[in-house]
Amino acid sequence: MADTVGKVIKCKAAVAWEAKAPLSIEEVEVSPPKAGEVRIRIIYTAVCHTDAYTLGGHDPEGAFPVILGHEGGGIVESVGEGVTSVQPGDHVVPLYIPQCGDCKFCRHPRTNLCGKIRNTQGKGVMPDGTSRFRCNGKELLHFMGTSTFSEYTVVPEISVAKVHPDAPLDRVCLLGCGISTGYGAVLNTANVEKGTTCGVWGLGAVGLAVIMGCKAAGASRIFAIDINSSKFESARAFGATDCVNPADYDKPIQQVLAEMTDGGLDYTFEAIGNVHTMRAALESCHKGWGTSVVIGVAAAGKEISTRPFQLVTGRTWKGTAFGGWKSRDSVPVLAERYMNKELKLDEFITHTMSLENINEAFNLMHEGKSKDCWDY
Ligand SMILES: NC(=O)C1=CN([C@@H]2O[C@H](COP(=O)(O)OP(=O)(O)OC[C@H]3O[C@@H](n4cnc5c(N)ncnc54)[C@H](OP(=O)(O)O)[C@@H]3O)[C@@H](O)[C@H]2O)C=CC1
Ligand SMILES: N[C@@H](CCC(=O)N[C@@H](CSC=O)C(=O)NCC(=O)O)C(=O)O
Ligand SMILES: [Zn+2]
Ligand SMILES: [Zn+2]
Repeated sequence: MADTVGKVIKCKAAVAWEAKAPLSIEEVEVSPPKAGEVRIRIIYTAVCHTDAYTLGGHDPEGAFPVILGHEGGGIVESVGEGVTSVQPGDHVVPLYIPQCGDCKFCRHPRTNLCGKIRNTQGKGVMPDGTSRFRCNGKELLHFMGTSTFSEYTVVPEISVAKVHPDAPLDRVCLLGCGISTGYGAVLNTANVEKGTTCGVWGLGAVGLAVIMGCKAAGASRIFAIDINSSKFESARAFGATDCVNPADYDKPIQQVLAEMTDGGLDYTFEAIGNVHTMRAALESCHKGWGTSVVIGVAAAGKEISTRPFQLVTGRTWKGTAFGGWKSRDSVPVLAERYMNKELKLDEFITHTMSLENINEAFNLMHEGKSKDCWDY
C-alpha cells in the first residue's frame, strides 16, 4: 500500500487561473478520494482541442481556476470507501463520459450520455459538490470530471476504465477522447456500411480517427477536407482516397463534392467545430439518404442553420459525444484492439514533452502542427 493513502498529496499541475491566459505550473494539494472515488497517478496526458476551447473562454460551462485535461492514462494510487471495480495498481483511463450502468441513459441502447453526475461535473466539482484540488489556499475546479493536467487527480469510480496492464499508457491515454470519438462516430453514430462514400471536414486527431473508422468500415471512397493542405499526407496514410482543399475552388465545397460523387456523399463528419463547415458537411450529403454527423464543438453562442428543404429531401443531421461509446465497457476493448494492431494510436503522436512545456503543446496545437502527448 502506498504511504500516501489517506493523506493529501502535493504534486505538480498545470493550473488555468483564468481564461485566455497561459497555464501555470504550480504545486497543488490533492485530497484523498472520498467514498465512491478513485485517486489516480497520471502518467501521461494528451491535449485535445476542447481543452484549448475552454481555456480560450469559448465554453459556456467554462469556470476558473481549474485544472484542465481529459485524455489521460494513469495508475490507481488509492480508492475511497465502497470502490470495488478498481484497486491500487490498476492501469486506468479517466472518462469524461462516465457509465454508471443504472441511469436511464445507461440503460438505453442508443446513447452513451450517462446522466448520473453530469450536473456536478459541469460545475467543476465532484458528485458531493466539493473539489479535491487546492493551490495556495484557493480551491481549484475539476474539468470534465477528469483534470488530467495534474500528476494526481481524483475521479468518481464510474469515470474510470480499467485497461490491460500491458497496454502502454502513453498510447492508450489517447483513447480518453479524440481517437475514440472519431472512430466511434463512424462505427456507432453513423454506422457506415461497406462500399459507401464518406467525407470528413478537419484533419486533426479526431478527423484522422474518422478516416481510420471509415477504412475499417470498408468505405469505398474517403474524402479528406481541410484548408491546411499539409494535413493531406497523414490523411492519405490513414486511408483517405481523395483530399480536397476548399480554398482551391471558387465555388462552394458542397458543389465541388456533388460533382465529384454523382450527387453527394453517403456519410459526412464535421471535426472542426465551425458552424459553416457543419452546414457544408450536411449539404454535401446525397439527397434521399445522406447522413452528416457533427463532432466538432462550436463556441458559445454559435448556432447551425440550413434550409429545412435539405432535411425534407432526405438528409439526416446527427451528433456524437465520445463517438457513442459506452465508456467503461468500451475503452478496455479499444485498448485491446490497439494491442491486437486493429486500431492505430502510435501514428497520432507527433510530440512528447514534459508537463512544464504544456503551453508549447497548446501553441503547437493552435499552429495545426500537433497531437501532443507528454509524460510527467
Ligand atoms: N464530440 C466530441 O465528443 C468531441 C469533439 N471534439 C471536437 O472536435 C473538433 C476537432 O478536434 P481536433 O481534431 O482535436 O481539432 P484540430 O484543431 O486538431 O483539427 C481541426 C482541423 O480542421 C482544420 N480547419 C479549421 N478550419 C477549417 C475550415 N474552415 N475548413 C476545413 N478545415 C478547417 C484545422 O486546420 P488548422 O490546423 O490549420 O487550423 C485542423 O486541421 C474540435 O472542435 C473538438 O473540440 C473533440 C473530441 C471529442
Ligand atoms: N461544455 C460545452 C460542451 C462541450 C462538449 O460538447 N463536450 C463534448 C466532448 S468534447 C471532448 O473533447 C461532450 O461530450 N459533450 C457531452 C456533454 O455532456 O458535455 C457546452 O456547454 O457547450
Ligand atoms: Zn477531447
Ligand atoms: Zn448512467
